[in-house]
Amino acid sequence: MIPFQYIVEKKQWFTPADRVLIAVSGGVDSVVLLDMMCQLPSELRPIIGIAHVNHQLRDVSDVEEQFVQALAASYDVPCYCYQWAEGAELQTGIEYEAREIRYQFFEQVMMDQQFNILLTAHHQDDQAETVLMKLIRGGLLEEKTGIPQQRTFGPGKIIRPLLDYTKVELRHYATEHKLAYSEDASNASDQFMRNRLRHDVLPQLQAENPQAVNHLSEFAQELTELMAAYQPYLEQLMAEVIKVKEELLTVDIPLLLSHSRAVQKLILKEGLKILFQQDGQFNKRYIEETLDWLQTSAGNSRLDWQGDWQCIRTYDVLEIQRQDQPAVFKSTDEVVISAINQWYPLSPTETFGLFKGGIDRSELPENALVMSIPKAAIKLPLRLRHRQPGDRMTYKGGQGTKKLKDIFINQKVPQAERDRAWIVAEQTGQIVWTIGYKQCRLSNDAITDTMNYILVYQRDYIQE
Ligand SMILES: Nc1ncnc2c1ncn2[C@@H]1O[C@H](COP(=O)(O)OP(=O)(O)OP(=O)(O)O)[C@@H](O)[C@H]1O
Repeated sequence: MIPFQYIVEKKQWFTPADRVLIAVSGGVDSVVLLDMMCQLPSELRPIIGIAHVNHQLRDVSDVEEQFVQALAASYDVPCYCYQWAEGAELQTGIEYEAREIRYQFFEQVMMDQQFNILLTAHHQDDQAETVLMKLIRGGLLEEKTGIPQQRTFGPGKIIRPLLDYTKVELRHYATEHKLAYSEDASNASDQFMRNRLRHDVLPQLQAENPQAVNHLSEFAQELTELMAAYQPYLEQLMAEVIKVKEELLTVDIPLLLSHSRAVQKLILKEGLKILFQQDGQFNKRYIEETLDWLQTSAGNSRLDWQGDWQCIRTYDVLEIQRQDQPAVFKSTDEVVISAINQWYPLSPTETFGLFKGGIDRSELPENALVMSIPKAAIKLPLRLRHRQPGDRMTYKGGQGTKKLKDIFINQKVPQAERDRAWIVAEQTGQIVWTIGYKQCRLSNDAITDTMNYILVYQRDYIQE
């Protein structure tokens, strides 16, 4: 076991002038931390205080509080206790609430008593459990760094000096130094995921390799270091490629695409993290989806994410913003339809949706134009765009393909209407529908056939 004094000297977390508050629950970890801190030689030892929260959740809570107070007296350090009266009445969410209350109290004591550092007794097993939980729950890679050894907190910072020790080492220390401590009852129950990992999963992993806990915490440490190493590089790239202003993310597309796919993903992810700060988590799938679309789209086009956000490409510039931003409701030249059963706005007055067959016609908007086509005949995504020179399509009742221009001429469509008409192309580029004018040969009338896709276009003429 590495001597605590050695770690303190190396990390230089505090000086004798610092005022350090130690969170002591009375369990073995925090009792050991308190002892280690009090045993430091005077040239390393800061001014120490203890904070304890009596959650009143168990019969022994009061006994524990008395125990912590007696412990403080034995080391001759001040002890600040808080009795949480409401704890006894709470039925659900106790863990979360109790934790919130604890940290609020710690912060209050730090401010009132001029402490600048808070210590908690999290150790290597806590770290391994945290990493495992985060890996199991999913999320962003950078969230898998586990418990940070230090971060800002209240009027100063919080430090976890025991992250280098395993629970076994701490128990060993307690036995060796004849330290008394109490057992935490909530840890004995398998009610929470953390406890299940602690009691079932981690022991099995350790049976495979006794160093498993150590390796999980090493993983968190190395990931933290790796991220710290690439952070300045990433920040520089971000400054060149991306701008985030309030709820608008602007991207320089050629610059973004000039980097490797891995770097493109990092840049976009960082940008989205800033953009979504207030809006909770974004879906990681957006990153891949957006990059794929940027590779294949050109000119003016738009991609709608499921949810409230959309990407608008205007040649070399990508803007990501909320769908209800008025500025985006201009008619763009291309909209990619990748999701089923969802409406996509095409302009302020037009919407388009791709639905599964079998729908009831009465569920469709009254004035909608509808086309039905066998699912097997088209590949998604669909692209909605306006006409381009050389466009041809097959059509119902016709032979081979026909120039779109001739279709318009035959139907005497005015020039302005030709420019504004929407053309639906499937993934291979084949035109399946010139909306309002012609459907491709494979289309049929069977809306109720579940083997079909139903394409629906709606235009609100009244608002125009
Ligand atoms: N009732 C308490 N009074 C004072 N300190 C406590 C108390 N409970 C926990 N602590 C401190 O917090 C540390 C971690 O305890 P535990 O893992 O139970 O809590 P946590 O704060 O919920 O952890 P996390 O931050 O990982 O959610 C303990 O080692 C101790 O330093």
